Amino acid sequence: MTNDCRLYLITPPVLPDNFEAQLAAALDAGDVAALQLRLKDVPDDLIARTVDRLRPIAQSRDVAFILNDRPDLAMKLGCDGAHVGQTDMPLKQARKILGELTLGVTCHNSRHLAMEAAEAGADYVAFGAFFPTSTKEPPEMAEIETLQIWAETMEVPCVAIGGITAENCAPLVRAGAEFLAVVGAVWNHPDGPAAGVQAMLKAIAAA
Ligand SMILES: Cc1ncc(COP(=O)(O)OP(=O)(O)O)c(N)n1
Ligand SMILES: Cc1nc(C(=O)O)sc1CCOP(=O)(O)O
Ligand SMILES: [Mg+2]
Repeated sequence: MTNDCRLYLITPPVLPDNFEAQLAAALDAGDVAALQLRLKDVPDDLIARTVDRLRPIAQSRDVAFILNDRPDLAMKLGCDGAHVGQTDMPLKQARKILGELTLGVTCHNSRHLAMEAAEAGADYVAFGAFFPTSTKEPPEMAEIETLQIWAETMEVPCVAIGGITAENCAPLVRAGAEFLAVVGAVWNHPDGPAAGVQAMLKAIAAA
């Protein structure tokens, strides 16, 4: 049986010099729904310059370009939306700034937070971390049941994140995740990012 789960790619914590080429290769390797630019603790002008470099690579391939943490800059810089966490900009403010653009919200392992996000107009909610990850110290681990109940009962799409790989993703797909968000599974793949995307897509299709 096929499923509707799609891949949501997030940039690595540090962008290598040849990142544009790596990104183009990854996005050309198969269906990617969205790319999130996630740069932590850097000045706004670096975010702006990086958006200008990467946004056309994604948008020219019909991949939504989402900016992490900063709805204000997402709006200003021509992004397709922004992702905010529980300690970032308040949801109502983010929704107001973004207008019709996409708003994604981190909800950890909480359907209550996800309900609040949905009520505030989130376009997707993200649960995680499902598996240990070296990309960041996740504040909380998430249970597949949280995602499954959400997917079965709510309309707002859900994203699964945190330590997801081609080897461990099947239960999340079967539980109804609309998107799998990954960093390491693609950018740290031993055969390169294109192989990482292909491996994830193969695993999603087989789930
Ligand atoms: C798709 C997606 N899900 C969750 C997060 C985490 O957001 P947040 O909790 O704000 O943590 P940081 O990523 O900002 O460190 C995300 N970025 N994307
Ligand atoms: C950015 C992020 N947020 C998480 C959360 O739990 O909210 S886990 C995470 C890191 C995702 O990277 P990887 O695919 O390499 O594990
Ligand atoms: Mg954040």
